[in-house]
Amino acid sequence: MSISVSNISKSYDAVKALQDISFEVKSGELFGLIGPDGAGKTSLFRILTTLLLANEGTATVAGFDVVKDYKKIRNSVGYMPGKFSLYQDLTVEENLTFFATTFGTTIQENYDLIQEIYVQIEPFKNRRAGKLSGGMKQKLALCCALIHKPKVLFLDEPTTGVDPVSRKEFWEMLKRLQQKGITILVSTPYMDEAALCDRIALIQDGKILQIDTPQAIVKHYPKQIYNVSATNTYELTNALKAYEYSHSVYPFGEFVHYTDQRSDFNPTELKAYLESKNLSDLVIEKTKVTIEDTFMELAK
Ligand SMILES: Nc1ncnc2c1ncn2[C@@H]1O[C@H](COP(=O)(O)OP(=O)(O)OP(=O)(O)O)[C@@H](O)[C@H]1O
Repeated sequence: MSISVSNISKSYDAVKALQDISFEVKSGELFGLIGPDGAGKTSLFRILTTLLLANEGTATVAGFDVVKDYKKIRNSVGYMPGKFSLYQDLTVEENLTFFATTFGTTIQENYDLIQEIYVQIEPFKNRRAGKLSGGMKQKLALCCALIHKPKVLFLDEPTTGVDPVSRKEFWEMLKRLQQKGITILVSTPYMDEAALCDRIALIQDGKILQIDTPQAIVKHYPKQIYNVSATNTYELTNALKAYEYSHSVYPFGEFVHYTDQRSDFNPTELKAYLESKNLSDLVIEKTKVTIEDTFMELAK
Protein backbone atom coordinates (compact mmCIF):
# COMPACT_ATOMS: atom_id res chain seq x y z
CA MET A 1 0.00 0.00 0.00
CA SER A 2 1.37 3.41 -0.88
CA ILE A 3 -0.95 5.49 1.29
CA SER A 4 -2.93 4.13 4.22
CA VAL A 5 -5.29 6.37 6.18
CA SER A 6 -7.01 4.96 9.30
CA ASN A 7 -9.73 6.80 11.19
CA ILE A 8 -8.22 10.27 10.75
CA SER A 9 -10.12 13.17 12.35
CA LYS A 10 -9.15 16.82 12.48
CA SER A 11 -10.98 19.78 14.05
CA TYR A 12 -10.27 23.50 14.11
CA ASP A 13 -12.09 24.53 17.29
CA ALA A 14 -15.75 23.84 16.49
CA VAL A 15 -15.15 23.05 12.79
CA LYS A 16 -14.88 19.32 12.13
CA ALA A 17 -12.71 19.41 9.00
CA LEU A 18 -12.18 15.62 8.82
CA GLN A 19 -14.31 12.97 10.52
CA ASP A 20 -13.09 9.40 10.81
CA ILE A 21 -11.53 9.19 7.35
CA SER A 22 -10.12 5.82 6.21
CA PHE A 23 -8.93 4.71 2.78
CA GLU A 24 -5.96 3.12 1.04
CA VAL A 25 -4.14 3.98 -2.16
CA LYS A 26 -2.29 1.18 -3.93
CA SER A 27 1.20 1.57 -5.27
CA GLY A 28 1.12 3.15 -8.73
CA GLU A 29 -2.53 4.17 -8.45
CA LEU A 30 -4.00 7.51 -9.58
CA PHE A 31 -6.47 8.22 -6.79
CA GLY A 32 -8.81 11.23 -6.73
CA LEU A 33 -10.34 13.09 -3.79
CA ILE A 34 -13.45 14.68 -5.23
CA GLY A 35 -15.37 17.27 -3.25
CA PRO A 36 -16.50 20.89 -3.07
CA ASP A 37 -14.70 23.78 -1.33
CA GLY A 38 -14.41 23.21 2.40
CA ALA A 39 -14.82 19.41 2.12
CA GLY A 40 -11.52 18.89 3.98
CA LYS A 41 -9.23 17.99 1.08
CA THR A 42 -6.44 20.44 1.96
CA SER A 43 -6.46 19.38 5.63
CA LEU A 44 -6.03 15.76 4.57
CA PHE A 45 -3.17 16.64 2.19
CA ARG A 46 -1.41 18.61 4.91
CA ILE A 47 -1.70 15.69 7.34
CA LEU A 48 -0.35 13.22 4.78
CA THR A 49 2.56 15.49 3.86
CA THR A 50 3.40 15.92 7.59
CA LEU A 51 2.59 19.63 7.75
CA LEU A 52 -0.40 19.23 10.07
CA LEU A 53 -1.13 16.86 12.96
CA ALA A 54 -4.42 14.97 13.07
CA ASN A 55 -6.41 14.88 16.33
CA GLU A 56 -7.13 11.19 15.93
CA GLY A 57 -6.17 8.28 13.72
CA THR A 58 -3.01 7.14 11.96
CA ALA A 59 -1.64 7.30 8.43
CA THR A 60 1.34 5.98 6.52
CA VAL A 61 2.81 7.19 3.24
CA ALA A 62 5.30 5.04 1.29
CA GLY A 63 5.41 2.79 4.36
CA PHE A 64 6.33 5.60 6.79
CA ASP A 65 4.24 6.89 9.67
CA VAL A 66 3.20 10.53 9.19
CA VAL A 67 4.14 11.43 12.79
CA LYS A 68 7.12 9.23 13.69
CA ASP A 69 8.81 9.14 10.27
CA TYR A 70 7.97 12.63 9.08
CA LYS A 71 11.50 13.35 7.82
CA LYS A 72 11.52 10.21 5.64
CA ILE A 73 8.12 11.15 4.22
CA ARG A 74 9.32 14.63 3.31
CA ASN A 75 12.10 13.07 1.25
CA SER A 76 9.85 10.58 -0.51
CA VAL A 77 6.86 12.69 -1.48
CA GLY A 78 6.20 15.62 -3.79
CA TYR A 79 3.52 18.13 -2.81
CA MET A 80 1.89 20.70 -5.05
CA PRO A 81 -0.31 22.80 -2.75
CA GLY A 82 -3.52 24.34 -4.01
CA LYS A 83 -2.39 27.88 -3.51
CA PHE A 84 0.52 28.99 -5.65
CA SER A 85 3.61 27.78 -3.79
CA LEU A 86 6.49 29.19 -5.80
CA TYR A 87 8.74 32.15 -5.09
CA GLN A 88 7.19 34.91 -7.19
CA ASP A 89 10.40 36.96 -7.36
CA LEU A 90 12.60 34.08 -8.47
CA THR A 91 12.75 33.09 -12.13
CA VAL A 92 11.49 29.78 -13.46
CA GLU A 93 14.99 28.31 -13.43
CA GLU A 94 15.82 29.76 -10.00
CA ASN A 95 12.66 28.26 -8.48
CA LEU A 96 13.49 24.83 -9.86
CA THR A 97 17.13 25.04 -8.78
CA PHE A 98 16.00 26.11 -5.30
CA PHE A 99 13.71 23.09 -4.88
CA ALA A 100 16.35 20.71 -6.29
CA THR A 101 19.01 22.09 -3.91
CA THR A 102 16.68 21.80 -0.92
CA PHE A 103 16.43 18.07 -1.61
CA GLY A 104 20.17 17.70 -2.24
CA THR A 105 19.81 17.08 -5.95
CA THR A 106 20.19 18.97 -9.23
CA ILE A 107 17.96 19.66 -12.21
CA GLN A 108 20.30 17.55 -14.37
CA GLU A 109 20.15 14.50 -12.09
CA ASN A 110 16.40 13.99 -12.43
CA TYR A 111 15.82 15.78 -15.70
CA ASP A 112 14.27 12.72 -17.37
CA LEU A 113 11.27 12.90 -15.04
CA ILE A 114 10.45 16.56 -15.66
CA GLN A 115 11.73 16.92 -19.23
CA GLU A 116 8.37 16.63 -20.97
CA ILE A 117 6.86 19.32 -18.73
CA TYR A 118 9.93 21.52 -18.40
CA VAL A 119 10.51 21.93 -22.15
CA GLN A 120 7.17 23.75 -22.30
CA ILE A 121 8.29 26.40 -19.79
CA GLU A 122 11.99 26.45 -20.68
CA PRO A 123 11.56 29.31 -23.21
CA PHE A 124 10.53 31.41 -20.18
CA LYS A 125 13.24 30.17 -17.82
CA ASN A 126 14.45 33.70 -17.10
CA ARG A 127 10.97 35.04 -16.37
CA ARG A 128 9.92 35.62 -12.77
CA ALA A 129 7.37 33.08 -11.58
CA GLY A 130 4.98 35.88 -10.59
CA LYS A 131 4.78 36.94 -14.23
CA LEU A 132 3.78 33.54 -15.64
CA SER A 133 0.29 32.59 -16.86
CA GLY A 134 -1.84 30.23 -14.71
CA GLY A 135 -1.05 27.17 -16.84
CA MET A 136 2.69 27.93 -16.82
CA LYS A 137 2.74 28.40 -13.04
CA GLN A 138 1.01 25.07 -12.66
CA LYS A 139 3.63 23.34 -14.86
CA LEU A 140 6.50 24.94 -12.93
CA ALA A 141 4.93 23.94 -9.59
CA LEU A 142 4.60 20.37 -10.87
CA CYS A 143 8.28 20.34 -11.96
CA CYS A 144 9.28 21.61 -8.49
CA ALA A 145 7.20 18.88 -6.83
CA LEU A 146 8.88 16.23 -9.01
CA ILE A 147 12.50 17.37 -9.01
CA HIS A 148 13.58 14.97 -6.22
CA LYS A 149 11.94 11.92 -7.87
CA PRO A 150 9.20 11.33 -5.28
CA LYS A 151 7.54 7.93 -4.88
CA VAL A 152 4.21 9.57 -4.06
CA LEU A 153 2.87 12.80 -5.52
CA PHE A 154 0.23 14.92 -3.76
CA LEU A 155 -1.60 17.42 -5.96
CA ASP A 156 -4.12 19.68 -4.24
CA GLU A 157 -6.57 21.09 -6.79
CA PRO A 158 -3.88 21.39 -9.48
CA THR A 159 -6.35 22.44 -12.19
CA THR A 160 -8.42 25.01 -10.29
CA GLY A 161 -8.49 28.24 -12.29
CA VAL A 162 -6.81 26.62 -15.31
CA ASP A 163 -8.44 26.76 -18.75
CA PRO A 164 -10.05 23.57 -20.18
CA VAL A 165 -7.29 22.89 -22.75
CA SER A 166 -4.54 23.16 -20.13
CA ARG A 167 -6.61 21.01 -17.77
CA LYS A 168 -6.79 18.25 -20.38
CA GLU A 169 -3.04 18.49 -21.05
CA PHE A 170 -2.37 18.37 -17.32
CA TRP A 171 -4.29 15.11 -16.89
CA GLU A 172 -2.43 13.58 -19.82
CA MET A 173 0.83 14.49 -18.04
CA LEU A 174 -0.42 12.84 -14.85
CA LYS A 175 -1.19 9.62 -16.73
CA ARG A 176 2.36 9.55 -18.08
CA LEU A 177 3.84 10.18 -14.61
CA GLN A 178 1.74 7.32 -13.32
CA GLN A 179 3.24 5.08 -16.03
CA LYS A 180 6.66 5.93 -14.57
CA GLY A 181 5.56 4.25 -11.33
CA ILE A 182 4.61 7.30 -9.26
CA THR A 183 1.58 6.96 -6.98
CA ILE A 184 -0.63 10.03 -7.30
CA LEU A 185 -3.22 11.44 -4.90
CA VAL A 186 -5.00 14.35 -6.58
CA SER A 187 -7.90 16.48 -5.39
CA THR A 188 -10.35 18.34 -7.57
CA PRO A 189 -13.70 20.07 -7.29
CA TYR A 190 -14.33 19.28 -11.01
CA MET A 191 -16.54 16.21 -11.27
CA ASP A 192 -15.59 15.59 -14.92
CA GLU A 193 -11.98 14.98 -13.85
CA ALA A 194 -13.09 12.18 -11.53
CA ALA A 195 -13.55 9.87 -14.52
CA LEU A 196 -9.82 10.15 -15.28
CA CYS A 197 -8.77 8.56 -11.95
CA ASP A 198 -8.35 4.82 -11.26
CA ARG A 199 -10.41 5.17 -8.08
CA ILE A 200 -12.02 8.11 -6.34
CA ALA A 201 -13.27 9.06 -2.90
CA LEU A 202 -16.25 11.43 -2.87
CA ILE A 203 -15.81 13.72 0.13
CA GLN A 204 -18.09 16.31 1.73
CA ASP A 205 -18.09 18.09 5.09
CA GLY A 206 -15.09 16.08 6.23
CA LYS A 207 -16.70 12.70 5.52
CA ILE A 208 -16.14 10.15 2.77
CA LEU A 209 -19.42 9.45 1.00
CA GLN A 210 -18.17 6.66 -1.28
CA ILE A 211 -14.94 5.08 -2.57
CA ASP A 212 -14.78 3.07 -5.78
CA THR A 213 -13.78 3.20 -9.44
CA PRO A 214 -15.59 6.00 -11.32
CA GLN A 215 -17.29 3.35 -13.48
CA ALA A 216 -18.64 1.43 -10.46
CA ILE A 217 -19.81 4.61 -8.74
CA VAL A 218 -21.89 5.57 -11.77
CA LYS A 219 -23.14 1.99 -12.27
CA HIS A 220 -24.52 1.74 -8.73
CA TYR A 221 -26.64 4.88 -9.06
CA PRO A 222 -30.11 3.71 -8.04
CA LYS A 223 -32.41 5.67 -10.38
CA GLN A 224 -33.12 6.68 -13.97
CA ILE A 225 -32.26 10.35 -14.53
CA TYR A 226 -34.25 12.59 -16.88
CA ASN A 227 -33.09 15.76 -18.60
CA VAL A 228 -35.96 18.23 -18.39
CA SER A 229 -36.11 21.64 -20.05
CA ALA A 230 -38.72 24.34 -20.66
CA THR A 231 -38.76 27.99 -21.68
CA ASN A 232 -38.59 29.19 -18.10
CA THR A 233 -35.99 27.16 -16.15
CA TYR A 234 -36.65 28.89 -12.83
CA GLU A 235 -40.37 28.10 -12.89
CA LEU A 236 -39.65 24.61 -14.21
CA THR A 237 -37.37 23.90 -11.23
CA ASN A 238 -39.96 25.16 -8.75
CA ALA A 239 -42.71 23.11 -10.39
CA LEU A 240 -40.58 19.95 -10.39
CA LYS A 241 -39.68 20.44 -6.73
CA ALA A 242 -43.36 20.84 -5.89
CA TYR A 243 -44.36 17.67 -7.80
CA GLU A 244 -45.55 15.12 -5.26
CA TYR A 245 -43.48 12.25 -6.71
CA SER A 246 -40.18 14.10 -7.21
CA HIS A 247 -37.12 12.46 -5.66
CA SER A 248 -34.40 14.90 -6.77
CA VAL A 249 -34.29 18.11 -8.81
CA TYR A 250 -31.16 20.15 -9.58
CA PRO A 251 -29.78 22.26 -12.44
CA PHE A 252 -27.40 20.47 -14.77
CA GLY A 253 -25.99 22.54 -17.63
CA GLU A 254 -28.82 23.60 -19.92
CA PHE A 255 -31.19 21.05 -18.30
CA VAL A 256 -32.70 20.25 -14.94
CA HIS A 257 -31.93 16.72 -13.75
CA TYR A 258 -35.01 14.98 -12.40
CA THR A 259 -35.55 11.64 -10.69
CA ASP A 260 -38.90 10.25 -9.61
CA GLN A 261 -39.77 8.32 -6.45
CA ARG A 262 -41.72 5.68 -8.39
CA SER A 263 -40.22 2.70 -10.20
CA ASP A 264 -43.09 2.81 -12.77
CA PHE A 265 -42.61 6.51 -13.56
CA ASN A 266 -44.36 7.68 -16.72
CA PRO A 267 -42.90 10.87 -18.30
CA THR A 268 -46.25 11.62 -20.00
CA GLU A 269 -47.84 12.17 -16.60
CA LEU A 270 -45.06 14.57 -15.60
CA LYS A 271 -45.46 16.43 -18.91
CA ALA A 272 -49.19 16.87 -18.28
CA TYR A 273 -48.47 18.16 -14.76
CA LEU A 274 -45.88 20.68 -16.05
CA GLU A 275 -48.25 21.86 -18.80
CA SER A 276 -50.89 22.44 -16.14
CA LYS A 277 -48.34 24.80 -14.53
CA ASN A 278 -48.19 26.78 -17.81
CA LEU A 279 -44.70 25.60 -18.78
CA SER A 280 -44.04 25.46 -22.50
CA ASP A 281 -41.48 23.93 -24.93
CA LEU A 282 -41.12 20.97 -22.63
CA VAL A 283 -38.47 18.30 -23.18
CA ILE A 284 -38.30 15.22 -20.94
CA GLU A 285 -35.70 12.61 -21.97
CA LYS A 286 -33.65 9.86 -20.34
CA THR A 287 -30.00 10.68 -19.72
CA LYS A 288 -26.84 8.91 -18.51
CA VAL A 289 -25.64 9.11 -14.92
CA THR A 290 -22.48 11.13 -14.21
CA ILE A 291 -20.26 11.31 -11.11
CA GLU A 292 -21.90 14.65 -10.31
CA ASP A 293 -25.32 12.98 -10.16
CA THR A 294 -23.98 10.39 -7.74
CA PHE A 295 -22.48 13.16 -5.63
CA MET A 296 -25.78 15.05 -5.54
CA GLU A 297 -27.63 11.87 -4.52
CA LEU A 298 -25.16 10.97 -1.75
CA ALA A 299 -24.97 14.54 -0.47
CA LYS A 300 -28.78 14.88 -0.26
N1 LIG B 1 -6.59 26.87 9.96
C1 LIG B 1 -7.91 26.74 10.00
N2 LIG B 1 -8.63 27.29 11.03
C2 LIG B 1 -9.97 27.15 11.09
N3 LIG B 1 -10.72 26.49 10.19
C3 LIG B 1 -10.07 25.92 9.15
C4 LIG B 1 -8.65 26.03 9.01
N4 LIG B 1 -8.29 25.36 7.87
C5 LIG B 1 -9.44 24.88 7.34
N5 LIG B 1 -10.50 25.20 8.10
C6 LIG B 1 -11.92 24.80 7.86
O1 LIG B 1 -11.94 23.39 7.78
C7 LIG B 1 -12.82 22.96 6.73
C8 LIG B 1 -12.07 22.13 5.71
O2 LIG B 1 -11.13 22.98 5.05
P1 LIG B 1 -10.09 22.45 3.95
O3 LIG B 1 -9.28 23.62 3.51
O4 LIG B 1 -9.37 21.27 4.48
O5 LIG B 1 -11.07 21.97 2.79
P2 LIG B 1 -10.89 21.91 1.21
O6 LIG B 1 -11.75 20.79 0.74
O7 LIG B 1 -9.45 21.85 0.87
O8 LIG B 1 -11.50 23.26 0.72
P3 LIG B 1 -10.80 24.48 -0.01
O9 LIG B 1 -10.65 24.05 -1.42
O10 LIG B 1 -11.81 25.58 0.18
O11 LIG B 1 -9.50 24.71 0.71
C9 LIG B 1 -13.44 24.24 6.17
O12 LIG B 1 -14.65 24.45 6.85
C10 LIG B 1 -12.43 25.31 6.53
O13 LIG B 1 -13.06 26.57 6.67
